[in-house]
Amino acid sequence: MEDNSRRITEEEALRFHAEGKPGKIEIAPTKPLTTQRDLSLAYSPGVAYPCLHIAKDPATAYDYTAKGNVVAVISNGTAVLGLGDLGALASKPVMEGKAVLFKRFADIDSIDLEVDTRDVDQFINAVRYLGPSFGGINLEDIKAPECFIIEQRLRELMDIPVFHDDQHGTAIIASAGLINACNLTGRSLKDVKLVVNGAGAASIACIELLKAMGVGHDNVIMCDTKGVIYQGRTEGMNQWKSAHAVKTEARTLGEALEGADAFFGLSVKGAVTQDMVKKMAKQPIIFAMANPDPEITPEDVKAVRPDALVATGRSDYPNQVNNVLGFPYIFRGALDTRAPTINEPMKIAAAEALAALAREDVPDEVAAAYSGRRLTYGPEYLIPAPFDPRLISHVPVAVARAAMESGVAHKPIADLNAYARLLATRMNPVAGSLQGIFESVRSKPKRIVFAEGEEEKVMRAALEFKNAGYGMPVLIGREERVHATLKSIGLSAPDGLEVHNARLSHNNKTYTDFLFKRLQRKGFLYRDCQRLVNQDRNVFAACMVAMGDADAMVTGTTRSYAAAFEEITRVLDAKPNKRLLGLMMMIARGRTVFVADTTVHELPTPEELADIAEQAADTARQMGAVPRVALLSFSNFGNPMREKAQRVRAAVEVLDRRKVDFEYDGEMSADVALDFNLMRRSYPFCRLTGPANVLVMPALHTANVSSKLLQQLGGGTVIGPILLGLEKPVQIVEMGATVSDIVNLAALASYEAIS
Ligand SMILES: NC(=O)C1=CN([C@@H]2O[C@H](COP(=O)(O)OP(=O)(O)OC[C@H]3O[C@@H](n4cnc5c(N)ncnc54)[C@H](OP(=O)(O)O)[C@@H]3O)[C@@H](O)[C@H]2O)C=CC1
Ligand SMILES: CC(=O)C(=O)O
Ligand SMILES: [Mg+2]
Repeated sequence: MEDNSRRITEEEALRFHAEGKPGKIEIAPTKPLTTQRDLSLAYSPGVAYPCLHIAKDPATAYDYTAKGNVVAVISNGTAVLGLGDLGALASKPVMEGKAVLFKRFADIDSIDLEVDTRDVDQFINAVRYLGPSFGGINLEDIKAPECFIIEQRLRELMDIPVFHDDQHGTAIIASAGLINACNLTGRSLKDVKLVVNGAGAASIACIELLKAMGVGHDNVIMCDTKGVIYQGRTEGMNQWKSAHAVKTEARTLGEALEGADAFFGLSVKGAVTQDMVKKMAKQPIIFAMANPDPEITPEDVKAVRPDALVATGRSDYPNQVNNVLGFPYIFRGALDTRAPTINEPMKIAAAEALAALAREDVPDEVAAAYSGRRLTYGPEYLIPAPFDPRLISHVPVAVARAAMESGVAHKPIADLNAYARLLATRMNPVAGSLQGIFESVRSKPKRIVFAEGEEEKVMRAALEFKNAGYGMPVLIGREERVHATLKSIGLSAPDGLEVHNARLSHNNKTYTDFLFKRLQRKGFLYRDCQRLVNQDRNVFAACMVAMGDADAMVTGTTRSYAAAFEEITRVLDAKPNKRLLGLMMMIARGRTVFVADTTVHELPTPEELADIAEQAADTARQMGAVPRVALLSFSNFGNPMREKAQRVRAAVEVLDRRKVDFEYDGEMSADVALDFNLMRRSYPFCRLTGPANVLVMPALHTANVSSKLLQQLGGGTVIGPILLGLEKPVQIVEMGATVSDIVNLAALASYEAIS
């Protein structure tokens, strides 16, 4: 059941954090700040006006500042995951992580603040005055019992939601999971006998929420480092533990678990043994939620209790019970209703919405994102998976409704259905579909040739590719060189890593014969072909793919794109009726835009432009977008009527004749294509129903220049150019590619191999 193929290494995780700008977060302006006038508006004197308005009416801060969409993630690092008290500074990677999860899953801007004190009063004082800056405060990884006092006081002192994620986020998700686990095993919340290991932030909140939802007080036994918390115990107690002390003969976790229906682990790695779970009731429910390593692994549980329903806090096992399913959506609902608090009804609504969502039919696009796993409601799918795009339109709506019904919404939402639709479109669909593509690749791992196998960057990418479970890398290079380089960078070759030396390969003759057949009438002698196979790794690798000895290939770090392209197309042709072309995928500011052709057609004819539009639209659709194609030019619909724009106008006519099944229009300029207000205002007849997401460039130089400019100056993520139309899957990265770029394109090549 464990999916070892997804395990990441320490080296990968460190490099991920160190690469490029260190860390995971940056701040970007939302207004132009280029001219003296911009400065006068954004800063003095213009900024005085919003200040004066806010002073008069504080609610207008939500209109004139970012406050309403910014949440601070605040910690002192006293309970960093299950790693213990690492201190404020060392907690920063987790806090940056939480901040980016807010953005990724709920489009909430977030900043991490690490407060360097263990003193409760000092911490409260450091935070209590920050209210004006934020729409909400997400407290994180603060240990119990201090966290209870801190949260309670800050909730009293501040007029924005203060939410300790480890308490309530965890409680909401774990309760949702328990509702469904009980439902599947024919239990009722009222009767379920639950043992909770850990009596800290997460555990206490879980028990409190579950009791509010109907779990019986006497049915819950809580344990901590001293064992069972029974009535009358004095050692290691505090008022929060005492509230849950019960009359019981059990004194150890093992004794408490005898006959128990359910177990919640919110303590530390390895706290539970197989002997303990053996004694639990039939179909035991075991949520081992300590991070990063659970109290007991699902494999260990299944070995002794195959009838168990198991969940962990990790993403590499089924049933991830992790607060990432909660805090982004709960804050979304709270911010959008401008609720000053996140109350019990809002928490219960979130838990019920999550539980209900897992019981619904899983649509194809969600199933695709988790291919290889069973995503029908059942023991292996108790709770929605984090990349489920339905979460954003379900959970915040439930939270917002509860806020309104419980009377805490300062800005009620009149039409919750319209709100749900708005939320669904708020998130970038392509970002989610990439996850689907990568999961598909994992479910059918292929053999991918990394042609430049002696390059350190390529080796790292190949190993990362393998570790991620995307497939089996095959490196082209001299074996001793590859091993020496691996050693020099502190890595060792994993078992079964294939390295092929082109010169010594026993396939050499077959490839040369094959190549000679293709090139003999193009001026190549047999010995020229032999030399190419022997010496040119791109040719050798492409021959492997052509002859079925590998499924796909990736190259490009050592040669210019054009040179690599030429070498590969000596071996491979375009697919019948397809063109070879390059497509850049740009993900920035919440949207994804595809740009074509960035690599092959220098001055495309109208027919060629129409073909490019069709192939680019097809790929955009495969990636989860509804294509809206703009054929770009310097002119807009005949203005100015210059000769150079004629090709583009004619391409639109070609598409008209072909009666294609996607939206397109042109010629138009890039600003009109991307700014829908401008498009509607100035060209109301334009047939696009939203801003363009596929940009067909009029010529190679414009495509290449503009995409590189965007790449360098635009921010965001750029994937590609993705080579489209080749008969076999080959991708060429650009020479400056990072390890991640290589892995991404290798995965896209694999995807093509399985499609
Ligand atoms: N999956 C998820 O979404 C989440 C998981 N968690 C996980 O829950 C765990 C606890 O986090 P949190 O509540 O914030 O931390 P706290 O520091 O507030 O609480 C930790 C609790 O664990 C208890 N504990 C430690 N070791 C053991 C042990 N060997 N046996 C029994 N109890 C033990 C401590 O007992 P004592 O009181 O005696 O010191 C304490 O009560 C962490 O592993 C964390 O990663 C937390 C939040 C979310
Ligand atoms: C997930 C989380 O917040 C924790 O383990 O602390
Ligand atoms: Mg936490």
